[in-house]
Amino acid sequence: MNAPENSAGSGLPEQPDEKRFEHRGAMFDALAREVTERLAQAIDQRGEATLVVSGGSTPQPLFDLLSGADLDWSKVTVTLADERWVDKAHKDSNALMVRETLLRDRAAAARFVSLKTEDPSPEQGEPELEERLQRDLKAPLDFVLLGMGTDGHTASLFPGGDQLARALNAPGGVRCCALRAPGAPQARMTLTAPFLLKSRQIVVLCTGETKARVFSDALAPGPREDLPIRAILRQSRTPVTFYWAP
Ligand SMILES: O=C(O)[C@H](O)[C@@H](O)[C@H](O)[C@H](O)COP(=O)(O)O
Repeated sequence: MNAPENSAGSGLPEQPDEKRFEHRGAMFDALAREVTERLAQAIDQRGEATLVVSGGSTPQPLFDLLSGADLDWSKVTVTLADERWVDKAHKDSNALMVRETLLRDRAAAARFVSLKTEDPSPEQGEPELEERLQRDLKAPLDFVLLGMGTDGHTASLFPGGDQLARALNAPGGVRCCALRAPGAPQARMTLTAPFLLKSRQIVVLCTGETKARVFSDALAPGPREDLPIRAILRQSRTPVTFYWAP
């Protein structure tokens, strides 16, 4: 089918809404429309909008579409859900990927808030970043786009992360957390789970059968530390939609 199946009930769902597609192209088109509409609505209602995006490879076709969206991008602030602690010109830098795929064409007018400082380690950079995020990002965030790894991580909330407990349970006001994990090739800076949940809408974007299985596992009861995406999926405070295509 090309039309999404929408399983949302009435009121705030305790399980994510699901939009599954037969083809990735249809999924990216639908998601680009949703992001554009939600940002336009935020600008209409509050004069500005905040978009949090993830790195990784899955969202790149979406960013290509969004970069040409007819929106007043000068009123949009874009930041990342997480960053790898590498130089801003390094091929693994999420900021570099976002600059090359999203922040061009019309979207070049958006303001970008980086999750990286010049410090040699994310631990050293954390205080400056916390201050930057407190100053430059208005909460609630309007739209948060997350990915998921096959190990159940989202943003840089990795299973086995040295600061995972802090990143999952930080008091509401704390926005970012440095983290290292065996499954993460570089040291990371991540937004905390409580801050990601301070948003009007979250989308978890995934492709492929393996991630569909991890998603089902994450909906089943179990510790968030095993599959940290549970912190996003198994809550009833913030609306979440799972977008999926093979
Ligand atoms: O910087 C990162 O690595 C991410 O933001 C991360 O959370 C990503 O979303 C998942 O690892 C999925 O990545 P893929 O889309 O490449 O599978």
